[in-house]
This record gives sequence, C-alpha cells and structure tokens, in this order.
Amino acid sequence: MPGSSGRGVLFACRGAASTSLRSAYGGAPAVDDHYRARPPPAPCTTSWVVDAIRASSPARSPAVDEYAAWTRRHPSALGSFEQIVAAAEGKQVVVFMDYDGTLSPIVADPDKAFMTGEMRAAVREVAEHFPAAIVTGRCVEKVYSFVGLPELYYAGSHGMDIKGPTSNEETTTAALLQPALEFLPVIAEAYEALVERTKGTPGARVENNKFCLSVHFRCVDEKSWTPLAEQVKVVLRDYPDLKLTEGRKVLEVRPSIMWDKGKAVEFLLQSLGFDGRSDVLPVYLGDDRTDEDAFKVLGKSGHGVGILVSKFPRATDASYSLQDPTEVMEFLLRLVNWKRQPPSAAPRSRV
Ligand SMILES: O=P(O)(O)OC[C@H]1O[C@H](O[C@H]2O[C@H](CO)[C@@H](O)[C@H](O)[C@H]2O)[C@H](O)[C@@H](O)[C@@H]1O
Repeated sequence: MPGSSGRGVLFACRGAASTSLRSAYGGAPAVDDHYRARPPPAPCTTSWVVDAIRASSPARSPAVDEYAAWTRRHPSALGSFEQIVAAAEGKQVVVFMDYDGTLSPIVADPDKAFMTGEMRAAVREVAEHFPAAIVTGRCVEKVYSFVGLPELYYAGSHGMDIKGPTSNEETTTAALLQPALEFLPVIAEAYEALVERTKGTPGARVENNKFCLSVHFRCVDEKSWTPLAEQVKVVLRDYPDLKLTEGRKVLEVRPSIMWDKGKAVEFLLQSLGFDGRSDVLPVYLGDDRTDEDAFKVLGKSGHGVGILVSKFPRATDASYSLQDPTEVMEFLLRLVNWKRQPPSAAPRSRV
C-alpha cells in the first residue's frame, strides 16, 4: 500500500512520558501557554475566556473586502493547489486531519457530528496513498466510531492518546503514546464535578473525551456564557493540575502538561522516521484554535503545509485556507488524483 511506505515502528509509551514531561517542564504552569501566547498577557479572566469563545465562532459574516484581504495572506489551498503539489514533488506527503469542522460540519449535538459517506471514501483514499492521521480533541473511541477507518493513525484527546492503524479483523490496538495516563483519575473526578456544577444551566453539556473534557456552550443562551465560564473556573480551582483552553463554543479542560496537537504531529513524524527530513511534506488541515499548535510546528520546521478551514478571517499560523468540509473533501481528492498520476506525468519521482 503506497500510504504505508516509510512507516517506522512506533513505540509504546504508557504513563512513563507523563512523569518525565511534567518534571521536564516543571508541572502545571501558572498561566496557560496557549493564552500567554496572545494578548492580553494578564491571567485569563472569565470575560476574556468568553470573548475568546465568541471570537472562535463569529456570528456575522465578514465584509467581502475583509475576507479578500485575509485570503491574500492565506490563499485558498484549492486555488493554490499547483503551488502546493509543486512543493510536494519528490517528497513523501503525510496527511494530518482534524475532525470536527474539518471532516464533519459543526452541528449542535456533538454526538451527531457525522461525516458523510463521500468524505469517508475520500479519507480512505487518502490513507491508501499517504500515511494519514486524524488529530482531534475527541477521544479516540468516539472519533473512530465516526470515521470508522482502521487504516488511519488516530491522535485523540488533543494528541494525548495516539493509536496506530489496525487490521480489519482487529477492533482495538494498543496505544502508541499516552502521555497523560496518570491524569485519568483526576479527569474522571473533574468530569463528575463539572456535570454537577453545570447541570442547572440549560443547554450546557460536559463531554468526556477521556484525557480531556469539553464544556459545550453552543446550546446555552449567550447571556449565560459568563456565569457558565465562571462555574467551570470554580470547579478547576480544586484541580490545579488541569488547565483550560477554548475552542468553537467550547471550553476544554486538560492536563497541564506541555502536550498538544503540535506535539502529537511531531511524535508521529518522528515515529514514522520522517522528522527533520527535507523530503517529507506534512500537510495539516484543521479549523480550531487547538490546530494552531500543529500549524506552528509546521511553520517552525520551515516545511509543511498548514491549511486553516474557516469562512472567517482569523489570526493563524496556517499558510493556506479552505472554507468548509466540502472544500476539504475536494482538496483531499485532488491530492489523491495528483498522487495517482503516472510518474511520467510528473517532473520528479513521487515517493
Ligand atoms: O479537535 P476537533 O476534532 O476539532 O475537536 C474539537 C471539539 O470538537 C467537538 O466540538 C465541536 O463540534 C461539535 C459538533 O459539531 C459542536 O457542537 C461544538 O460546538 C464544537 O466545539 C467535540 O464535541 C469536542 O469534544 C471537541 O473538543
């Protein structure tokens, strides 16, 4: 299978990494690095958290010229397709895909965020032609129930639970990396506390993503967002080893270790024997703030293609943009078709 070429042996690392990661970075940081990277530099107040959630899912459409100015800086990956594949010539392309908002449209009920059959077929083709991974905030089991493709790598819980491809007969596989294993009991306890504390807020919902939790604001009246964020912060006072990040109408609670989607991408590239190689081109597609960690990793490495899925101008480290999952599917299919072209049609060999 062409997509499996270059796959190295991934190493199992249950639990041990969490201790070394925490000691290496001095345990829980006082202020979330994710927040610290952006103004305002003050500790995240509840109103700032709510503003961040609001900004992550703007209600109004952008002005046409505003969007046009933004896409000059982050051009469409479809419009720039020839440029992207020119950079990919002779290189091993590795495809990383976020799930919600990238492969599936955003919907009100997180349990109903299904991807279409066409998208599944496109992702299957991607995995046939390139090493490919889903990188998501969801727990692996949940995202696997949506995607259903055993041939992919899955980095669930924001990269804190990484699993490799399985054969069709296998239904489960051992984790390749679980750097936050020791946090499972505290996450389970915080889940119960958050459910209890938020149960009086109509529309609020706490989702257990195994190594992290999501507190959903999407179905909550906006007037209740600040009190809800306050409730979350009150619960977190009892859990100093957990931190908050924000996504699309969601607050995410996770272990305070220096681990994120960017680290997961680095881990997968390294484990596949691809890190630091100039003949490898990672392509990452994602729509959320948490995907910025992966875009940063690609930007830092100096090679790699970050594609932000957004209809709204946003500060991003991604180079390119796509508007929605429909465009994502078109891009994935074009990538597969490009790879399928006979080598004679390409100026240099395709690995
Ligand atoms: O990393 P991702 O795959 O993008 O996961 C991030 C969060 O995605 C889900 O929430 C988002 O999608 C929901 C369904 O469309 C939507 O209702 C919600 O408002 C969005 O934030 C998922 O439910 C969360 O647990 C993930 O953390």
